[in-house]
Amino acid sequence: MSEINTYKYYVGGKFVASTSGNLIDIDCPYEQAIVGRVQAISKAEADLAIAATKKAQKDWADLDLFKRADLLNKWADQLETDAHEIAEIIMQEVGKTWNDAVKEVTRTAEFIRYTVQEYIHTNDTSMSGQNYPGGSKNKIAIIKRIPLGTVLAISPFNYPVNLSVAKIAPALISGNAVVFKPATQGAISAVKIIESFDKVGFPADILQLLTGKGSDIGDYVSEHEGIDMISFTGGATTGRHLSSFSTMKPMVLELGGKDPAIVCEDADIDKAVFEIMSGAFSYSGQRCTAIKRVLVNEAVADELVAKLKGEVEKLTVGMPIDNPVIVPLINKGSADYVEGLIADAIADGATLLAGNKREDNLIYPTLFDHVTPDMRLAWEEPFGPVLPIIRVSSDAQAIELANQSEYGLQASVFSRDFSRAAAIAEKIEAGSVQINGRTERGPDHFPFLGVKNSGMGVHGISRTIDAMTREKLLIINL
Ligand SMILES: NC(=O)C1=CN([C@@H]2O[C@H](COP(=O)(O)OP(=O)(O)OC[C@H]3O[C@@H](n4cnc5c(N)ncnc54)[C@H](OP(=O)(O)O)[C@@H]3O)[C@@H](O)[C@H]2O)C=CC1
Ligand SMILES: O=C(O)[C@H](O)COP(=O)(O)O
Repeated sequence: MSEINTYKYYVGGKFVASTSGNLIDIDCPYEQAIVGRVQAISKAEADLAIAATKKAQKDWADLDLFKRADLLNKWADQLETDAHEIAEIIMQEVGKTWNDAVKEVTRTAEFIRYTVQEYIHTNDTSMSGQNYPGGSKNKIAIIKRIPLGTVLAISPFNYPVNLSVAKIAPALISGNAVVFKPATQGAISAVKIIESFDKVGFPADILQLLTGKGSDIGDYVSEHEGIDMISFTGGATTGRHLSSFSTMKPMVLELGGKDPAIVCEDADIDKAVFEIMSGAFSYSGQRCTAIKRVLVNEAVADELVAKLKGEVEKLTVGMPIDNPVIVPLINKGSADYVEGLIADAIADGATLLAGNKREDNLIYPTLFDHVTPDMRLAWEEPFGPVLPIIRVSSDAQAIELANQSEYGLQASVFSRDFSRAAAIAEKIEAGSVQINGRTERGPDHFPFLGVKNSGMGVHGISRTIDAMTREKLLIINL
């Protein structure tokens, strides 16, 4: 990382420097180094970029579907060709391990290919008037799905490639144009995937990459009259803020979570321990779907706690290039926040079993037993490697605590009795409940959604296409 590169934003099919002259330094999360600099574009540049998508979108939607499909498939191939170059930047910019960074790029290429196939196999439908009382068989509706126009894709830092393309690919295949506003810490990864995009010959202005801080241009582009739909993934505070002023703009929000793992007394404890460990600690817990609290029946709590403690102590900790489980957090603010949650839990009387050690942004994996509902750690999302265990006396109490959260993304239930697990799952307020498995988003064609402060609307390939298109009826009167 000796020479500091300056990256341009992408508009009109070209990489250009902002006339604002303002650059943003992107600091590496795990060493004292600047990964690169990105453009802080002006509002006037955002205006021009958004306006230019209007004509481009109409031409793009008119293009043969198989030409759109071909370009997207070529982009998938190009991402694989460029995978190591992109992964290098993901690692340096967001501190993901090398192996996970490479996986993120290959997962993204597969995502694009599946999205193309999904759309190709979606057909117009029809309805006949005769199926309604008094209706006529001479009235026939052909129901098409048409693009909404220009989709604003706003992505978070933790999957800077996958969660960006999870918006871009469904938007493009269904005939929309895209304005892509990546997380600032993640913006160089965004530039890299758009470099791959640029190589395969998409028409100009069908995708504009606008870099700049959300606090400077976020509100402006989100309320822009040229934006027809917003697809957002990020924190609940930002998501709620966007939804407060996005009058009559369709919007899908994927937000944070406080996913519980409920462990019943008849659970396979070794299986539960395995799933909880990978669910809670991979990428240092910086996943919206990470397991962020354990609600264990007191009859098996001692056994579960002892086994979890043993596994936490074995977790590998270090720098991303060495592929440990625990890596430094995204920035100092994040590490300070997690450290504060740990300090409060100790002060409030939780039992510290492992961790509570910090070196710069690196927080060692931390495990607490006897966390109680009056502690912040029982409710707040750390986005870091700290796991609270809360002991419960019954399934009913586990359900009650699970549902008292402001969040409702996913939950896991561990029990050998499927009917019992299903009965608990039925009562949990969350988008998905995993039985005997860790909380996770994939496979990427499953619907993915959160309730309460965890989101609005549904993602997952076919659902994202639905959210970015609308029905239009052609009614034939014979
Ligand atoms: N449910 C899900 O699928 C997922 C949820 N998340 C959640 O995201 C959070 C972590 O991601 P993080 O990147 O820190 O989230 P943030 O909410 O801080 O940022 C998300 C995106 O919103 C942008 N943004 C910030 N302010 C505005 C604004 N006023 N208008 C428009 N855009 C804005 C950010 O830009 P900038 O970076 O420039 O500030 C970034 O691109 C966690 O809470 C996590 O749970 C993460 C991944 C998946
Ligand atoms: O941002 C996140 O955390 C992801 O949506 C989670 O994806 P994963 O469960 O596949 O890691």
